[in-house]
Amino acid sequence: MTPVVDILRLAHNPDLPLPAYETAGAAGMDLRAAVPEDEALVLRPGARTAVPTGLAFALPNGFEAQVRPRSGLALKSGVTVANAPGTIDADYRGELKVLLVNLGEEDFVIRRGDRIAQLVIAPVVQAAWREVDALDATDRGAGGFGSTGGR
Ligand SMILES: O=c1ccn([C@H]2C[C@H](O)[C@@H](COP(=O)(O)OP(=O)(O)OP(=O)(O)O)O2)c(=O)[nH]1
Ligand SMILES: [Mg+2]
Repeated sequence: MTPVVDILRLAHNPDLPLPAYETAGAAGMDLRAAVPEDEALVLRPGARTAVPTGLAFALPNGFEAQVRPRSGLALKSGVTVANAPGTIDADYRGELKVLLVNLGEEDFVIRRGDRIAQLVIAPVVQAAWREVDALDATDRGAGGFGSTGGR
């Protein structure tokens, strides 16, 4: 069943299209920058910034949202999400912000309405710890980090 999420437009975003799945099978909804029309944001090489979206929402309990990079921006400009995947908690009611970092060599200009990242909404579980004295045995044991061989 499709989860329905209450979403609120903030004062600086009366007009931008809501995040939307761009194709029928898309996993993510593209997020748009709600920077002022007359104040494009310039992200210098190596710099990072929190880009406003002008949106706040209330995820149903049992869901999270992840802020992920757009591959085209990453490939063409080296612009990605600094904390990817950003974690949006179900109880967060503040503005969704996208933390972009410019790993490229050129200035990256962000204008109002630009699609800067994507949002994936996913079910999440909260686990509980049970502290024990020993763990059950497995074939892998403590092997990891290449223990099964390279290539
Ligand atoms: O890319 C992001 C990541 C987080 N948030 C918001 C929603 C999230 O629920 C809240 C807290 O995020 P997180 O737990 O990652 O940050 P923190 O540094 O641990 O802050 P806090 O102490 O507030 O949890 O900030 C965003 O708007 N964009
Ligand atoms: Mg936190």
